[in-house]
Amino acid sequence: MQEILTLNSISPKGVERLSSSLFHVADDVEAPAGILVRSQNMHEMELPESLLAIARAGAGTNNIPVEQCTARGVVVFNTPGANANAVKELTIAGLIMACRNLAPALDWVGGLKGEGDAVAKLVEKGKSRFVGPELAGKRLGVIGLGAIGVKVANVATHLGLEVYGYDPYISVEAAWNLSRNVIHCVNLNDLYSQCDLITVHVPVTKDTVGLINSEAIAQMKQGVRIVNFARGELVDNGALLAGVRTGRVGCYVCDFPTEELLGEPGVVALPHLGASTPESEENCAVMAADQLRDYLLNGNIHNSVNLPNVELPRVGGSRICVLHKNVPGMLSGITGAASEAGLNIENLVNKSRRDVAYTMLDVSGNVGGGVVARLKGLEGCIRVRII
Ligand SMILES: NC(=O)c1ccc[n+]([C@@H]2O[C@H](COP(=O)([O-])OP(=O)(O)OC[C@H]3O[C@@H](n4cnc5c(N)ncnc54)[C@H](O)[C@@H]3O)[C@@H](O)[C@H]2O)c1
Ligand SMILES: O=C(O)[C@H](O)COP(=O)(O)O
Repeated sequence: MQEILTLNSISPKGVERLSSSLFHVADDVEAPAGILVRSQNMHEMELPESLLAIARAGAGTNNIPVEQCTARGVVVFNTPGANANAVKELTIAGLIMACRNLAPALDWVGGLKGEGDAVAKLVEKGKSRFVGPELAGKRLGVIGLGAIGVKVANVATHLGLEVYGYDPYISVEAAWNLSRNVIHCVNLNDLYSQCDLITVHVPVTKDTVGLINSEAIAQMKQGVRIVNFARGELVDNGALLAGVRTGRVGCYVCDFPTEELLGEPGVVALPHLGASTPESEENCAVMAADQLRDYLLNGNIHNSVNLPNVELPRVGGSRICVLHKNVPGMLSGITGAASEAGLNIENLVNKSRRDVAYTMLDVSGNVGGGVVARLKGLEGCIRVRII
């Protein structure tokens, strides 16, 4: 029985994928082999010795100490695209909110409670202050054309927006899915200087923190409306608020409230609702649980953010999984240890990703403690598992 720790509420549809005869899934297990998590911050958490893998039911993994996990031989998974439709839909709502002043309008209407029969008259008299432009005919800049950005860009073309896309690292799959009506920007300056609305869909990394800062805002059009359903850290809130207060930024709609943003006219902050739909929560949980199960039971890796994708159909016998540094001599060391122990290698796969690599061997013969000790003793070996 393997223990799985849940750090957030995970859709039961996902938990069901981890059969109760093989896994015990709970929010209070002490020696988990796997962790299922959504947005809980794990940076201060002490990772248990028993931990083999973390599955993030969602896209962003900035809440997980990925580098530390890699060094410890803990595989980190996410669920690419599983919540993209939910975020796409809310981003479109955000663009409309940014233009049509929906949040202040709703606040104002709420304040009319108690006005009795005068409400209808007050509404007609007061509504003109909430006039805002339509999306059709405006220029939208989409920064980041991954699972979400592509969907947003494509649907925006159908709403009559002229769409500009920027993503220097776009994947082949995303490029295939992107509407040919989306105009390709090769640098951000072009996008900033032309767009009436800008939406961000990139992960937060050391390269993207503060992407929207005072220099970026200075290049944008007067009154630009900015929508951010990616991560709060992508925007320098000080620069943003300065822009909103001078009118340079017409409106900022985001999913990441902070103390300084609250109560600020021109800022709409939702409570991180991008992926909060039953459909998304289920998709993400099912995908995360399936990936975690396949790794724990078979050693296969799908959608990891720190290890290569590796799949090897099982041919019987035992499976030796070695997670190791991507340095010369590892493969010969591993196969040498296996043959010295009298094991016949039936099947083998070896893949690397940056500084780490993963080798899986299906062997016939008896895998004893000696071979495990020999593998663990190889310089560069991070983790050995026999399954
Ligand atoms: N609000 C929410 O609830 C919610 C839900 C899902 C995802 N997100 C956030 O949205 C982000 C994007 O999600 P996704 O599913 O589209 O991820 P994705 O990995 O499919 O796409 C990210 C894209 O950003 C591009 N990119 C990376 N650095 C870039 C840069 N400097 N400039 C331009 N493009 C760059 C990548 O090439 C990739 O195409 C996630 O990392 C997460 O932080 C938020
Ligand atoms: O990166 C993501 O997938 C989103 O931010 C969703 O986060 P959540 O799972 O906590 O809703």
